[in-house]
Amino acid sequence: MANLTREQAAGKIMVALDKPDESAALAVADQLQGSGCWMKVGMELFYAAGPSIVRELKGKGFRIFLDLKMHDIPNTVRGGARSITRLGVDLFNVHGAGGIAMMSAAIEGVSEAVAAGDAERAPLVIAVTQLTSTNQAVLNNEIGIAGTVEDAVVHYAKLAQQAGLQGVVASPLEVAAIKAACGVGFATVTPGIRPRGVDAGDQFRITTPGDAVKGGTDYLVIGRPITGANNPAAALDTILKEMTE
Ligand SMILES: O=c1ccn([C@@H]2O[C@H](COP(=O)(O)O)[C@@H](O)[C@H]2O)c(=O)[nH]1
Repeated sequence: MANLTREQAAGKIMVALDKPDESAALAVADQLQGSGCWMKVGMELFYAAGPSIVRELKGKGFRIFLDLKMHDIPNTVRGGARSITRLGVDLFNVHGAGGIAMMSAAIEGVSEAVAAGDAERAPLVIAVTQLTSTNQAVLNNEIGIAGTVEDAVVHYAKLAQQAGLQGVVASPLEVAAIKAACGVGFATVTPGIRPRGVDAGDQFRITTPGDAVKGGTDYLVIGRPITGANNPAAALDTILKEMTE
């Protein structure tokens, strides 16, 4: 996709607010308030700060991706999905490896919370496929799944679609294959974004923000390149420029 406006580009960015507590998280969020980007609340922050951090960030106008990667028996995931829906997040995820019954249970939990009048609207639900920190050798030799990483990701994406989910988490490198298998309307939420010259850290299947946009991804999940920068607002600004070139 080309010719994004700055506003459109910002609406595609989900900032991974991986911080140890509420004050560290809000110190970054406050610098990005009004930018139009999302906040992704993951395990580190949610386990430390609890549901109130979601309400606080919502109050500042951010859309929220709650990244807890639920992976449990269907009954437990259904209940978890009900609770998350009541919190008012915009998007949350479960793990594709839980299978169709588990993923369907998440959708049921969302519907139950909405039907009970506990939430104004249903959040999007997406599935984690193959972590972007893993590669072909890890998939085949450690996890013991045969085939290519792309095959595994597309397989998880098809299962998620069958279960009624609206998209997946994957590397930007797999977006074309996911869209070919599941249709362009099936959302891709892609971590593994590294501006040129920025350390990959523990990420393996990576691309730059510009290439991720050109590859057709819907959302770019970006953490340390923004939250670890001396000036997070300036780092976001540089990324937005690259996305709109
Ligand atoms: O496959 C996955 C699934 C989730 N993530 C999460 O995205 C961010 C990426 O942060 P960076 O600092 O930009 O690496 C992080 O919160 C992960 O938990 C992922 O990276 N890969």
